[in-house]
Parts: sequence; structure tokens; C-alpha cells
Amino acid sequence: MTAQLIDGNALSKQLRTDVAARVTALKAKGVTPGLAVILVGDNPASQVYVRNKVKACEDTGMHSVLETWPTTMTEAELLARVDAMNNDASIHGILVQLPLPAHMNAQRVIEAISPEKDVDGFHIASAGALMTGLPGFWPCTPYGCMKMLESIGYELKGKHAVVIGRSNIVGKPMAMMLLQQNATVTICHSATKDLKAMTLQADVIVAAVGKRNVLTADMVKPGAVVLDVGMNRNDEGKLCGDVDFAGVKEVAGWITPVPGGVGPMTITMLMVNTLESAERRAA
Ligand SMILES: NC(=O)C1=CN([C@@H]2O[C@H](COP(=O)(O)OP(=O)(O)OC[C@H]3O[C@@H](n4cnc5c(N)ncnc54)[C@H](OP(=O)(O)O)[C@@H]3O)[C@@H](O)[C@H]2O)C=CC1
Ligand SMILES: Nc1nc(=O)c2c([nH]1)NC[C@@H]1CN(c3ccc(C(=O)N[C@@H](CCC(=O)O)C(=O)O)cc3)C=[N+]21
Repeated sequence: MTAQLIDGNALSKQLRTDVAARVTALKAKGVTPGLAVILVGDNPASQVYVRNKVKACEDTGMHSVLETWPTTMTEAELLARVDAMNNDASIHGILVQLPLPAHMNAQRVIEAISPEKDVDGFHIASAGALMTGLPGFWPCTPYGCMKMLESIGYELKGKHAVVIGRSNIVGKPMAMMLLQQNATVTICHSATKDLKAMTLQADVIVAAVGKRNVLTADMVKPGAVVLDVGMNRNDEGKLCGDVDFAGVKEVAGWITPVPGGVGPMTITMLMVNTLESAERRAA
């Protein structure tokens, strides 16, 4: 058996067409959605990501501001820039690219972003809203994963979902979203004793670890849906996920590729969150 592919590029294209139409409608009302992206330091991977985010804004007709600061910037200086963006009426979403340099407290910087502009969904107010089922911004990566499940018409109610990874930006919010759709959710992490015993029970597996081949074919129940969040480099320097794609695609029912899977969906949901922030302001 060969799994069906969930194509993040194709789904993104569809969703961004809808975003672009809503941007046009909002502009007619005199509001142009605006995203501010702040990058500190010269991490080459981060530079690629932020450029992709700014380009996605331009493609959908949004306004964007990219600020790049040297690693020597102090936390106080960064907090001042966040504050300026909080008070800038042309900006509806603020993203401070992570990781930040070691001399900064990332959590403190995130909490400085106004929750109304927290399109990453990393603020404790956003996390609390997700956990309690109140309206708020959902973190883009797990939100994109939910859209991928929706795109294949997958009914989560009563299914067993296993999330590998428990970070505040991917694993934990992913588990909350799956729970909200009435899945039974297991969260695995580095202290999990028998990962394979957990994943073999899963109807849906989300791998969000950051290590190659965390999930191999022998760990997957035939027909399961496998979502690969991981972003790693293989020995040839090529981008790859956490899943042994070649092996797992022979067992799974559905699978997301890397690249072209969850990554583009993350950027798409950032556009959606920024648009909705602007729509709320215009309402
Ligand atoms: N596609 C996209 O858009 C995005 C991709 N990513 C990628 O997703 C991956 C995860 O990111 P992020 O959540 O930020 O990473 P973190 O490093 O914050 O979290 C990794 C998680 O994996 C767990 N873990 C580590 N080793 C194992 C193991 N052997 N078995 C089971 N669990 C393990 C850790 O456990 P513990 O908590 O016990 O340490 C931790 O909870 C990375 O590759 C990142 O680059 C991230 C964001 C967006
Ligand atoms: N404040 C903040 N918000 C983030 O959302 C955030 C962050 N910091 N720091 C880093 C991670 C990682 N992340 C990715 C987004 C898109 C791709 C993506 O588009 N990947 C393409 C490939 C890109 C390439 O070729 O390198 C793909 O999978 O097809 C990957 C990774 C967002 N993150």
C-alpha cells in the first residue's frame, strides 16, 4: 500500500487565494492588513524563513515590515521595538523570529507583544484562550496541521492521536487542538519509555521533535495519518522531517512530505491570523 500525500503547497495555494480575496475586500474598507517581522541576529535559516513570510504577505496583498537587528541588540532595545509595533495602527500582527540570541529572555519578549497582535499565538493569553476554548490566535504550525486534517475530511472524534513533542509552540497546542475535536490524545516526549508502543495505537501521529527518523515504518499502524512537523538536514544537506518518509509511506494511509508539507501551511496560517486580526480591527 502507498499512502496518499497531503500536499501543503497545494492546500496553501487554495487557502491563500481566499486570503487574498479577503484582503482585497478589507482594503476596499480602507484597511490594509499589516505584519511586522522582527529578526535579531544573522542565523541563515531564520533569514530564509522571514523572507518567505514577507514574500507571502506581498503575494496576498498585505503590508509587511521586516526589521533586522544585529545580535548585539539589547533586550531593552527589542522591547522598545515591540512596543512601537504595538502602537502602530498600520500593524495588525507582530512576529519576533525565534530563536532569539541567548542574552535575551524569549518569553519576556513574547509577553510584551499585545495579545491583539500576537499572530504567532505564543503569548500566555493566546495559550490560555486555546486551552479554555475561548477566541484567540492559534499557533500557526499546529493550526496548519488541523487544516491539513480538515482538507482530507478526517473525522477526529473518538480517534487516538499521538503527538511526539511537547513544546509550547508545537506539541502542546497541537494536543489541545486535537482534544478540542474530541480525539483521545497522548503526548510523548524525551522521557517516554516506549514510543513505539504508543505510536502503534495511533490513528493520527504528529511528529514534532527535530530529529531524523524518529518515526519509522514499524512504529505505524496501517492506514494511520502521519503529519511531519520536523525540519532537519540529512547527510547530503537536504531538508527532511522527523519521519522516515520512504518507509512510512508504505504503511500509512496519509502522509505529509518535507519540504512541501507542514512548513508552507505554517506561513499560510500566519497570513490567516494577520488577516483576521485586521478584520477584527475593521469590524
Ligand atoms: N514546519 C514548521 O513550520 C515548523 C517546524 N518546526 C520544527 O519542528 C521540530 C520541533 O520543533 P519544536 O517543538 O520547536 O522543538 P523543541 O526542541 O522545543 O521540542 C522538541 C520536543 O521533542 C521531544 N523529544 C526530543 N527527543 C525525543 C525523542 N527521542 N523521542 C520523543 N520525543 C523527543 C522533546 O522532549 P522534552 O520536552 O522531554 O525535551 C521536546 O518536547 C523542529 O525540527 C523544528 O525545526 C518548528 C516550528 C515550525
Ligand atoms: N516567531 C516564530 N514563529 C514561527 O512560526 C517560527 C519561528 N519563530 N522560528 C522558526 C520556526 C520554523 N518555522 C518554519 C516556517 C516555515 C517553514 C517552511 O516554509 N518550510 C518549507 C521549506 C523552506 C526551505 O526551503 O528551507 C517547507 O517545508 O516546504 C519552515 C519552518 C517557523 N517558525
